[in-house]
Amino acid sequence: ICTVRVPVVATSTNIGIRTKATAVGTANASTCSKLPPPDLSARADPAAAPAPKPFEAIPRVPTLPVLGAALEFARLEPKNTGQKFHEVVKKLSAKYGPIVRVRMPGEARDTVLITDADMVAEVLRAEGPIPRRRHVPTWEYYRKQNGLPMGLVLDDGEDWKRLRSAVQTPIFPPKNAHNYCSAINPATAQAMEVIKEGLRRAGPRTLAGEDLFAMEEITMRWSLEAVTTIILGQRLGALDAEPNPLALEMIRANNTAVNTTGPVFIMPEFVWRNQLTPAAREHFEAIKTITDLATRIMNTTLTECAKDPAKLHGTFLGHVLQRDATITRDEMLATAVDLLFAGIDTTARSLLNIMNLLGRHPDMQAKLRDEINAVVGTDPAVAVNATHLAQFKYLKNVIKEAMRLYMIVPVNARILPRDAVVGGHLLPQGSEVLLGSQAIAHKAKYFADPLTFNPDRWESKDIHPFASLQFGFGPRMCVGRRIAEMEMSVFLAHLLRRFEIMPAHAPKEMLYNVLLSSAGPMPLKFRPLSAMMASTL
Ligand code: HEM
Repeated sequence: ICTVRVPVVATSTNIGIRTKATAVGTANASTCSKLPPPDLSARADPAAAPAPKPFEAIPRVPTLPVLGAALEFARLEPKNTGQKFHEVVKKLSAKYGPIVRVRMPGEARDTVLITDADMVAEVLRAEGPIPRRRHVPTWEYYRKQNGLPMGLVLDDGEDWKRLRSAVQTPIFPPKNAHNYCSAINPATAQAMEVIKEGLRRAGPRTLAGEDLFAMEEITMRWSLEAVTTIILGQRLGALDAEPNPLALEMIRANNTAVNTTGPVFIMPEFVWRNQLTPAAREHFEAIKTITDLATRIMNTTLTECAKDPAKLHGTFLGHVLQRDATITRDEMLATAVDLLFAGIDTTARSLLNIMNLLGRHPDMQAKLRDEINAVVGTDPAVAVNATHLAQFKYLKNVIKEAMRLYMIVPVNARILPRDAVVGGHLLPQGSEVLLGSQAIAHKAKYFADPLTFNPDRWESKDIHPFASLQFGFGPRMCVGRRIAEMEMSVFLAHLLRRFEIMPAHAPKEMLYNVLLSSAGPMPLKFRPLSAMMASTL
């Protein structure tokens, strides 16, 4: 998974930093995003720079033995069930300030939580070319127990660098990512048919945009279909009238893995390791299912392509295998599992959020539709291509703004590879830092009227570059970012030429289970756009 879930109860041991690795450059990975140069003016005259304050001077959340800050979490967010940590972060920031020491329950050391964009820049400047963050412990444990390679998300050091370089080139540069656009048009057009059919079956009120229509499953099926098309060059059949059972099983397992993460992480480690509760058992069963299914899909693809290598031409897999002989088949399998897992729910859930916001803001939806019609044309049968993508401006702003408001990865993390001054305090090498990304993105200091959906705000050149990091940052930022942005743009460009998203209420509650998502189905209503289209339903 591409997120860093912050366990409310300690679950993994600290892993030492391989300082040697930080000296090694990563040609591909480290160039994916650049930090503004550090301000060296203060260093020219050491007397001018105030000496950093010690770590111990950072305000500290009241802590109890073993429980750590758990009581304070519960006081701040009484409904904190391990699924509201994003709210706890905001409240900690409001009460203790933008840098605070937090002892996670069961842990032996304090973690530093920062909710300030300048401090985020300081941390990311110190992260070096091979950044580290705390891994999702259950996935790490499962792979170790089963003798599987760690793969891109869980690996560290030189192994991570090797995998990242291989995966980066085919999918990270926007030009390469946009080239997959034509491959996903057919699946996206098919998804529109599935929506149309779903509305029709749900009855006349749903078809008229009066009743809510749950879009979770269709969005996930589309997202799975799109990502497998890109990664493996294969259609899975997730959107067929009789969907491939493998696809449905994969989606179910993905959902279970995501939804059980919160409840599993509030258990002490020995409980989940020994699978002593139903949630822990379900969680590991889901990880096994995802791994087995992705391995089956990959093996079938590789076997077929061994017979006819031309089939791999132009696919992500083809690029990786052609370019990099240093990647073993098992590493490729583990990484493919990561890409499939990290690429389905993330994109689908972000889209659900975007659709809800567009439904609640009809004027902005109309403006977006105007842009799509101007760029692609009004005929819904016309496919979206890379040239169209380059012309979308408002669409980019809509996506950025929706992801700022509902940041599906609301908290990120780093382990410092060297001593660093953050917020005027000296943080020693090995410090664990939590970046409260969503809390920062919701501060009036960075965004006027921060909880208002206002895509036009992204026209401003004055936005702090570290105030809304939906995809993380630096060499370890989301490798699927450009793919996700491309997929969401293609989906919306198809959807808004066919349907009007009708106003529905905001999601009542957002829960943070690895990913931030609506507690129940995302409130959405649709109506076919033209009378002509409605008559064909
Ligand atoms: C809207 C959709 C998505 C969001 C918001 C998102 C967000 C993120 C974030 C915040 C990280 C951590 C970055 C950091 O630590 O700085 C991450 C990592 C990652 N993401 Fe995504 N992601 C999305 C879609 C995807 C897709 C479509 C794929 C694959 C096709 C993907 C694959 C990954 C992988 C493999 C990593 C780990 C990278 C590494 O450790 O080197 N993500 N993502």
